[in-house]
Amino acid sequence: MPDRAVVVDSLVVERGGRTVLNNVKLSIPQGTITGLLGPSGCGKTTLMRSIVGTQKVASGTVTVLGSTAGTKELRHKVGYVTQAPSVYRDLTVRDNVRYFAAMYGRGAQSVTSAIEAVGLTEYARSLAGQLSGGQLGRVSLASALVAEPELLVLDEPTVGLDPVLRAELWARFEDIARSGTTLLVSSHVMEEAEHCADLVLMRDGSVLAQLTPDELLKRTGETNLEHAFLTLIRTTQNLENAS
Ligand SMILES: Nc1ncnc2c1ncn2[C@@H]1O[C@H](COP(=O)(O)OP(=O)(O)OP(=O)(O)O)[C@@H](O)[C@H]1O
Repeated sequence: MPDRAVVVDSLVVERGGRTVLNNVKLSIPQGTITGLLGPSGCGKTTLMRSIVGTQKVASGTVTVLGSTAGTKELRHKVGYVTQAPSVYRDLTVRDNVRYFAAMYGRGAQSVTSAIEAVGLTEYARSLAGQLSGGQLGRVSLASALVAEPELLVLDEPTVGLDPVLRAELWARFEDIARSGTTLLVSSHVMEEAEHCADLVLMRDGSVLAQLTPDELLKRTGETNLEHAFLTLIRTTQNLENAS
């Protein structure tokens, strides 16, 4: 088993005639939370789609758990939760998760554990259509978790959540990572970086840096992660202008 869950090398992706990922290189350590951070439109979703194998790539390589992204052997090993919750609103929470469990050959105990892991046990018998937006997102997450993936890719899972729910969800992600799952979580809220062991910072289709939150603070001399990211962007721009 490689100690890197994902290795991306020289990745170029074009969408709508534009280069939206430009020579991206990164690696994601196993069993930890890696935060993919950057402003809206910088290419986070495109990079995630490349990792889960649903994005056409122009050149470069994406290796996931030792195999080429998107290949058959990864189907049961990689979970992906998109920004729009994919939930059957006319089914209960439990039946939603049970449906995905059946697809991946998992039993009733896995369904119960996945619902518990996202904190929805008391809503298991509720119709998904009667849940709040944040709860719906967590049903989607439970549906991905029930497959017991080795790599879980979450696209802006905390968007639109209040600070309390956001903190609760990050605590869940930390539990999931502790159980050995690798998580890649995107966000455009820099504060969320503090929950991650490792950060991939993106801007305009490029990776500016891959480092830990502490390294980011040290490198920029800042005490706050949001300021640190802005400082890093400014320093990179100055270097680009000078060259
Ligand atoms: N279907 C598409 N066709 C053409 N261009 C697209 C398509 N989807 C996204 N793009 C472009 O690709 C670039 C990267 O988009 P992407 O969705 O990966 O960014 P993002 O960082 O995930 O943004 P957000 O945080 O807003 O979700 C953007 O410039 C976007 O306009």
